Amino acid sequence: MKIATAQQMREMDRAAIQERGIASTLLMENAARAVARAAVSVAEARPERPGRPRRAVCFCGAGNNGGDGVAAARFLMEAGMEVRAVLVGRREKMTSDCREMERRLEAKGGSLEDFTPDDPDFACWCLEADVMVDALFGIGLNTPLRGDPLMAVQMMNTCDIPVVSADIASGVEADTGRVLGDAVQADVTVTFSLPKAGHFLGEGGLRTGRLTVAEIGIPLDLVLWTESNFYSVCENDVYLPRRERDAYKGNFGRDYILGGSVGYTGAPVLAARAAVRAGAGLVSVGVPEPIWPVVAMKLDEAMPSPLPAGKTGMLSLEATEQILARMNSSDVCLIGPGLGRGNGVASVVRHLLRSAHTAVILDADGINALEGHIDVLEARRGVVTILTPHDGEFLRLGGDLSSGDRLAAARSFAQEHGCCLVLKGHRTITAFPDGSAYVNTTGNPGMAKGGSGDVLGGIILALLGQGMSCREAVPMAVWLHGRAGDLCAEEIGEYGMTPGDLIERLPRVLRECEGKIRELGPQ
Ligand SMILES: NC(=O)C1=CN([C@@H]2O[C@H](COP(=O)(O)OP(=O)(O)OC[C@H]3O[C@@H](n4cnc5c(N)ncnc54)[C@H](O)[C@@H]3O)[C@@H](O)[C@H]2O)[C@@H](O)CC1
Ligand SMILES: [K+]
Repeated sequence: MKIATAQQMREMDRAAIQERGIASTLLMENAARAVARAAVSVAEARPERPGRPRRAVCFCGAGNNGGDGVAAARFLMEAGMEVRAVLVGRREKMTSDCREMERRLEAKGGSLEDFTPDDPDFACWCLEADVMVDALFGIGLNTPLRGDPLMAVQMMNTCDIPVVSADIASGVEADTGRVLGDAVQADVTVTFSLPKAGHFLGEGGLRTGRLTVAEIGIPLDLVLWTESNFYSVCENDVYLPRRERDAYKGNFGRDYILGGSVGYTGAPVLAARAAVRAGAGLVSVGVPEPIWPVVAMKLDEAMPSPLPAGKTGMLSLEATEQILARMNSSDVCLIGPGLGRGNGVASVVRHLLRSAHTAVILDADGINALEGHIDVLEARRGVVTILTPHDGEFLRLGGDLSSGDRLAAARSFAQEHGCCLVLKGHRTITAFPDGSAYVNTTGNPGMAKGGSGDVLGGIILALLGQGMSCREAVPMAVWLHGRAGDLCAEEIGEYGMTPGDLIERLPRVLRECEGKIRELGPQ
């Protein structure tokens, strides 16, 4: 799904209001109705208190986000709830739409009171609430919170009552996910028209809670034609390549994995199993000769072959030509899982990258081989090269995370080096050389275990081998990997789940996607 910047949202709102004649108050009421609906369902999930209706407190700023909150208060009253709406900000600063919503609230017998954090009666009332609506700031936030807004945020965060945020958790900067001063910890965020980067990136990704995107009446063409090159990958965006009735194994990829060393036998095995489970046609695995018997014992469906090794149990230079021949007869290669770190191995990898014209995914020690030699990627301009570093590997490659802006860092690396970069972590970012980027929405901390990356490498390999383009395959593979992790977490918990458990769940994850099969796009 496309992600909009604050500026793009403002432009969409402006065009809807000024060029299409849609009343701004109508957009606001539609937004507020979606927020109120979410608040009702959150409140109804709480235990009933016999003898009194459910309660909601709406914290409203003086801007249009506050207007959403004031209108939501009216809808919540109409839904039979006991509601208090408080203005956290100066009355003279209220926007005209926010004032209009106050008038409409008063016409229904409600009122917008001043925020009185020191009033014990107000605090007690809040403690008995079933839901809090956070409508302090939306995309207009531009300075760190202090004074009353900061107090209101702290109150929402300490009351232990579910919070529904209008548009974005107040305190989160919409375009970056940075927290300015402090920010609401939302349970649910209802955003409007399109999600914003701040719902996914940085601290904002942690403050958002469950995100829903409400359509508020902005004409669809304005939403569709908003030019953005940043996307989130959600369930609706995922699809699989068609498997034709008369297909044979060669149609689904001749995939080659180069990995393993003495002490790291598991990594290439996990990658190979994941590739097979993700639909690969033929998976070959090249490993150093000393570990070949172990790897061969573990793999039934993939084809392991031994390669010349040095004394350390890692690949030797002698293996280079043999590997190159395998690579050139494959559709796609994964280089790195468990290869080990050593000068010899690193120079083999660099030689392969310079000489092979096959699409390559570089992971783990394959990435480490580029440390200080990133110029090798120059030789691969125009050939698909995918790097899948976690933060440590990214820094070793010369990536810069000092600004805390992972999106910008991933984008500039991919553009500078002409590769696809998968910056792994919470909300993995996939960036392409043309500046476009995708943020993933699946996954959990149970996946932060050795071997998870090998599984991801195998899934990317399999999807590319099945004919998906790099742009299709990589964000999709990241999503599937995270979804498999989420199934594991649901079923066996984050502590005990293993990378092997991810592989076991891949068939179910793919099954879930079977209704969404597509003809593949241009390569
Ligand atoms: N027609 C529209 O433009 C619509 C706007 N909507 C809502 O309006 C929001 C945007 O409204 P606004 O542009 O009024 O902006 P906000 O309501 O997000 O913020 C209000 C104002 O607060 C001030 N401010 C920023 N940071 C502050 C801080 N730390 N402390 C104190 N004051 C601060 C700024 O001057 C800003 O303009 C959206 O997020 C959305 O919730 C929706 O109602 C849909 C329609
Ligand atoms: K908000």
